[in-house]
Amino acid sequence: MDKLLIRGGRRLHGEVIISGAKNAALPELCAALLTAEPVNLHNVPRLKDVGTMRTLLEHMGVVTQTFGERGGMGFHAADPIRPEAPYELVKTMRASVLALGPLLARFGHAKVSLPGGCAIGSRPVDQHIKGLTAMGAEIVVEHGYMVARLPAGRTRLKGARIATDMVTVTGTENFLMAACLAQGETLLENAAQEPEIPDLAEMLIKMGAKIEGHGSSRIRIQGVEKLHGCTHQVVADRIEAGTFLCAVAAAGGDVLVRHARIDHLEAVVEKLRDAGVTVTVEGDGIRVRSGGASGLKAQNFRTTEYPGFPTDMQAQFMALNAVAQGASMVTETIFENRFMHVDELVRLGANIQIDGKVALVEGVPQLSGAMVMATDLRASASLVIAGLVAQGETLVDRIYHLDRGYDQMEEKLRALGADIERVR
Ligand SMILES: CC(=O)N[C@H]1[C@@H](OP(=O)(O)OP(=O)(O)OC[C@H]2O[C@@H](n3ccc(=O)[nH]c3=O)[C@H](O)[C@@H]2O)O[C@H](CO)[C@@H](O)[C@@H]1O
Ligand SMILES: C=C(OP(=O)(O)O)C(=O)O
Repeated sequence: MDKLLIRGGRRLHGEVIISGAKNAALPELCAALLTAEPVNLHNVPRLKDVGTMRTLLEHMGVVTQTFGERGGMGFHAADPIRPEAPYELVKTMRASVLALGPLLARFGHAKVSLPGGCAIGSRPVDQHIKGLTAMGAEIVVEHGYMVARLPAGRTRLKGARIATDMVTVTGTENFLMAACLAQGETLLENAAQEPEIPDLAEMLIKMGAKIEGHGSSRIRIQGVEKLHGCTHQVVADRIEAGTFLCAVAAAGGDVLVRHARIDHLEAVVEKLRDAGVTVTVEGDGIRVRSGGASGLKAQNFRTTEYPGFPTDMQAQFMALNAVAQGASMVTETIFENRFMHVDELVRLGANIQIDGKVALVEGVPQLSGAMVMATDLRASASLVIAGLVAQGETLVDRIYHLDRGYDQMEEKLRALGADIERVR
């Protein structure tokens, strides 16, 4: 099993190019199921999750190809398509649930495995089922699968008003895709506003969908009978960008994070600036300058839905707080069990205590390298950041979690001057 070996203490300098967003690419791959015409995506990140989604689509009968050097991927979901997502593929990636809406909307039936538990919390799909049921689907859970179909005599979903109990990102995406082919108007209230959603909506509009209000909490969709093919560029990954901002802030240095969009990272950038990091917009990205964590002031923050502080940046910013000056309070409000990185940071010498949804972090002047284990995607990134500042060698095990969602992270860090290598 691959591990990352990091020798801490190097500052980071130079430029890094941010890849396309995992959380935009995954729904956008599923959107290709909505049409029998070819769909071409650019800037698709090279990630394990993208590979898994591609395999899932191929399992259904979608013809896929890669092209060019800048993440070009083509998808052709011409009939016949088998509208099924088996457990073996779904179990490693929750985003497979995003196949449900498009399959149901285009074929009138679908069978998608329930995603199962996950290291960061239980992650139910009740809202997905509730919303699609409101659009006229009949969904039963049988043998671990969501089996969905339209009632006899119906060939299309029907528009509906859907107000979810909480803001759900993939839920909003599933309803958005399904509503494009439904009969009549769908109104999504309490919709998620994460930048990946307007990016998906822009792609759907290129396919002929009629959508208004994307990027706000109220999205209105007029269903159309058919969608056509399109070419679309996946938006830059704000979480990958935020991870590099935190890495430079902690390790110290001066890096231009290219393709990063500051308007997608306002909550994180505000905290970095309050901590004492210099963050400016430059050219096609964000420049970050830091004298290293010891000169920074730890920050309290609380994760919330976009545009609030993203839960997907909580672990990485906590690594920074662990070596900054002073005490801080980190509150996780989105997922019930997203502090798995804390024990591992403590193994590196961090002083952190958990009290329910809150982690109390007391900054320490120095971490010391150790063997640590990654437990989920962002926990892995947090341990890498901690390894960059720790004294001596840090060996991060189970980095298959990191490979799910970061495109060549160690190569990118090495190009910035980090001493990091992949070992068996
Ligand atoms: C592939 C993808 O885009 N993943 C992102 C997406 O996950 P995902 O879309 O799975 O997360 P949600 O926004 O749906 O989850 C938000 C909260 O709602 C709860 N919930 C959600 C749906 C449901 O049917 N029932 C329910 O109870 C969840 O357990 C969680 O507590 O948004 C999360 C929150 O920004 C991010 O951390 C993930 O990186
Ligand atoms: C939790 C995440 O992803 P997923 O929803 O794919 O598990 C993440 O990207 O941090």
